[in-house]
Amino acid sequence: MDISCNNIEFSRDEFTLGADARFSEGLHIVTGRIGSGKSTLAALLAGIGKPDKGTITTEGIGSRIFSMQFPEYHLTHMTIGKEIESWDLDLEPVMNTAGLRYKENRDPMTLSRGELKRLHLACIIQKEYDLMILDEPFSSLDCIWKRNFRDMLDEIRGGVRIIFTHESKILPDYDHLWNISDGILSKTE
Ligand SMILES: Nc1ncnc2c1ncn2[C@@H]1O[C@H](COP(=O)(O)OP(=O)(O)OP(=O)(O)O)[C@@H](O)[C@H]1O
Repeated sequence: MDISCNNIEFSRDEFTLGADARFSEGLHIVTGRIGSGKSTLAALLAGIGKPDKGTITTEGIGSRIFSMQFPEYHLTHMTIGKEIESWDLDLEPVMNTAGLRYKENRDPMTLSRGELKRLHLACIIQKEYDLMILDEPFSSLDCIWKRNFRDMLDEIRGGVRIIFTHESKILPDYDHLWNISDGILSKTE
């Protein structure tokens, strides 16, 4: 099971990203400074847009999830309860995990950005995917919730999991560490 960037190049205005990499089963962290191209690579791996050069190929990947940096991009329903149902999940475990008990009738857009991120991550964590691409999963969370979700992500086994983050202090136990610098992705560990 893997996803590979085969000598890809992608340009937007003056920014160009290059990557030649294979993400195998396990947990990969991709770091990089602000504006280094993390979200760009995450979206390309998720199949949103195509590289200008090269290809992105997968092997053995069926189910997949792409979690975008801003959780409101994922909303499809007018209540938290309906939102959770749309993931085909039971309400209670998700609301407990997200710290949002008894809020099933609230409009998710009335949640704070951090609360909404908790809801979104709690839905992802209750499911299993062959390919999980998480763009800045810890953004908008406070220290306690960063640690909580870091620990929950640590417990996931199987599949290809790629976390794009500029956080360096709160990281799950990873198998491979990558960095994007000067528009080039390289493996550092
Ligand atoms: N739609 C766009 N049009 C032109 N340039 C863009 C567009 N989207 C992003 N960029 C540029 O591409 C570069 C990479 O952006 P990207 O969002 O991938 O970085 P990032 O590493 O995810 O940043 P952050 O850590 O702030 O989330 C940046 O210089 C950004 O300004």
